[in-house]
Amino acid sequence: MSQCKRIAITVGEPAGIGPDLVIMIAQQAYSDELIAICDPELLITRARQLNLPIAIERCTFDTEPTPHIPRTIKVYPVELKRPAVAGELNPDNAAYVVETLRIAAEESLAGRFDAIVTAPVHKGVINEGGIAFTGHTEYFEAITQTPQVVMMLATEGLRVALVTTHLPLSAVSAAITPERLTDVVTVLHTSLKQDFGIADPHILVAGLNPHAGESGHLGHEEQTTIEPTLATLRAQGLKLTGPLPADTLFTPKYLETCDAALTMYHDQGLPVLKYKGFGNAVNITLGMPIIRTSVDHGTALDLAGTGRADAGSLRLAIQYASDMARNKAKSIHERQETH
Ligand SMILES: NC(=O)C1=CN([C@@H]2O[C@H](COP(=O)(O)OP(=O)(O)OC[C@H]3O[C@@H](n4cnc5c(N)ncnc54)[C@H](O)[C@@H]3O)[C@@H](O)[C@H]2O)C=CC1
Ligand SMILES: NCC(=O)COP(=O)(O)O
Repeated sequence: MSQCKRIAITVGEPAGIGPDLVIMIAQQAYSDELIAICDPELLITRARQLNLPIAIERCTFDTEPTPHIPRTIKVYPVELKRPAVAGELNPDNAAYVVETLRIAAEESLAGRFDAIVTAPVHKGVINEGGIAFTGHTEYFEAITQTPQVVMMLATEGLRVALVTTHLPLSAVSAAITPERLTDVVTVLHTSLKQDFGIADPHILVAGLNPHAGESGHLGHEEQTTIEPTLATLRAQGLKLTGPLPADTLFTPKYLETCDAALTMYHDQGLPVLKYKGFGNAVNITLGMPIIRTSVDHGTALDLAGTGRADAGSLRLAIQYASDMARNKAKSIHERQETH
């Protein structure tokens, strides 16, 4: 079992801060191998702009992974359609961005990467480039043929998972079905046990409506869907509290008791998480056969090429990916030992 893991970093939107962050983190040592999937010219140009040293090495998969050496970066090259200008989106590069994600996913499924860490993409410009795209989470769910993934963001002292991800608010209610809620809770519960080593996870579940529907006077989804689904799951032994009003759930008295909060939609849970830990949080896609972590922020076009972007979240995403890859290798090894 190799100690050093091979981690793919997709550099994301070329006009955003992804290239800056990759160059910044590449300045330090890591015990794992880091392979950036991008156009090498993009990193060379951006490093010059940031006045940071970087030596590019083309990656190969025919040797064992070796720890990352400061001020170098291994690159799996993918050619940009148009040269990137920091801060200026170009829909012509949309296919390039999606191609970097495809390579990362397929090489991971083939076992050549131990984990993927993604820098931010710009969802709007990918669509403007003619490719329907709502987010990495949905893209990786589809390409890995996972029936249900779960988006979870984590920071010191708080984990927040979502039942629905990148959906217009008008579509959220219809998407909260007993089947989806059952699958999401099951994936979250399993991942908290397997990936995070929590023996008997306690999950707080938010309602959808204000005051969790106020006994049906402010909405019905709690009574028709959420309560009965949680009751069935509780009967199977899962430790679930809810549906709780979201504004009650996110108070210290409740949070102190839980391992994760499950919210019904993106902006019910993520603003709280980002208020607590923006810059020190990580986004993890749970439930897939491959490991994927990501930053907690977007493309920050206003900061690209300025040297003012904070690389803290990317560092943390690499740390999580590395830990999760080791846990996975350990549990595979233990399973093999017992058979
Ligand atoms: N994982 C991903 O691929 C994500 C992508 N996005 C995408 O990013 C694009 C822009 O989204 P916004 O809502 O503007 O969010 P944003 O996170 O890009 O920017 C929000 C504010 O935070 C600042 N900021 C962001 N990252 C920072 C960093 N590392 N260091 C210092 N300051 C930072 C920006 O300068 C800006 O003032 C959208 O297209 C969105 O879809 C957003 C979140 C995650
Ligand atoms: N707000 C989190 C976010 O939008 C990240 O989405 P994804 O691209 O990781 O699916």
